[in-house]
Amino acid sequence: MSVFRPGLFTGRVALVTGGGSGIGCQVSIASRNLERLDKAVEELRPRGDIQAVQCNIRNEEDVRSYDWLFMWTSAAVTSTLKTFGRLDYLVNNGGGQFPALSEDITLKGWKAVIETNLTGTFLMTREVYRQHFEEHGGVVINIVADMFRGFPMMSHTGAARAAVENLTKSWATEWAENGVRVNAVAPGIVFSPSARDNYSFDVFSEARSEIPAKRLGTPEEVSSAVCFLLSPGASFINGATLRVDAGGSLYSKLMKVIPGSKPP
Ligand SMILES: CCCCCCC/C=C/C(=O)SCCNC(=O)CCNC(=O)[C@H](O)C(C)(C)COP(=O)(O)OP(=O)(O)OC[C@H]1O[C@@H](n2cnc3c(N)ncnc32)[C@H](O)[C@@H]1OP(=O)(O)O
Ligand SMILES: NC(=O)C1=CN([C@@H]2O[C@H](COP(=O)(O)OP(=O)(O)OC[C@H]3O[C@@H](n4cnc5c(N)ncnc54)[C@H](OP(=O)(O)O)[C@@H]3O)[C@@H](O)[C@H]2O)C=CC1
Repeated sequence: MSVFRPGLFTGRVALVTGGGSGIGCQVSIASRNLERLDKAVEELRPRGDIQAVQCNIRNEEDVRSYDWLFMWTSAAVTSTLKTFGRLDYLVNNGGGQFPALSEDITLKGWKAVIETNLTGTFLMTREVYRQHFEEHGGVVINIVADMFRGFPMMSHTGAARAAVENLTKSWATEWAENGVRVNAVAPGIVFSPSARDNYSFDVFSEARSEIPAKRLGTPEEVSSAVCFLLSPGASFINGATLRVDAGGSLYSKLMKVIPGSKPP
């Protein structure tokens, strides 16, 4: 999802996993696929100073690596600091999953989803804190999902995102005295080409009519919430989860429908 609000963040530096875009400040975008990252950088360059960092957030060595002399090397956090000289914001946006009933999820599939959405968020945030936020303060935003009533058909991601929501609260308390704020954003359903291409059914068409607003959200509607929580306007908000779903989490049908039942 893109994150874009010119003006508000001039002179600040953000590290965004999962290919998010500029917010009117200097930005590193980090994900696994360098070709897609380079394309995104080309598209986004007119909006601001932006660099791509290839990084698998599941891999501790990518997030945090040393050379033989114990100097920092190409790690995502280090390269952002090297290029821009400071770091103000971390947006943990990288993530994903696949729809499956729990009984059909293999251990490998479970680990892929937990490591991507939970361990990746832990590794990135720990590293940013150690390398910069502990001393300088900063803001972390964790992108989670609508898992508040459980996440049938996506139980792996539901468990991972609920854990990240809990980490959000732990970190908010542990690091408040260091000038760090940590909040989460829980998007409703937003069209995503990667989910369309990877999921076994058309989740977006099926979901649309069940959302109270009768439409999907847009990346810009999610990024507005991210930008607000990053901004000084949110300086007294810490440990919160902001739902950006037009009320969908209060009403919409869950992915697995119990035969004979209607949505709440
Ligand atoms: C009422 C409607 C509610 C709808 C809510 C929708 C809300 C959420 C939307 C989003 O989050 S959209 C954007 C997110 N993007 C994606 O989800 C991208 C698609 N997913 C993936 O890229 C991958 O599934 C992954 C989870 C990120 C894992 O990627 P990785 O490259 O590490 O693993 P793989 O080698 O692909 O697979 C490992 C292992 O996982 C199992 N598995 C993977 N895909 C599937 C699948 N489609 N179905 C069943 N199992 C799957 C499988 O065990 C794989 O091992 P192998 O079988 O390949 O050995
Ligand atoms: N779209 C929706 O309806 C919703 C989305 N979300 C969450 O919001 C976030 C953004 O979603 P959206 O833009 O729609 O999805 P996309 O699939 O387009 O974006 C997910 C991004 O995460 C990156 N990523 C995945 N695994 C890793 C990894 N191991 N290391 C580094 N980067 C990784 C991918 O890049 P690459 O493959 O190059 O690594 C990709 O850029 C995700 O966490 C998603 O689950 C939550 C609720 C609803």
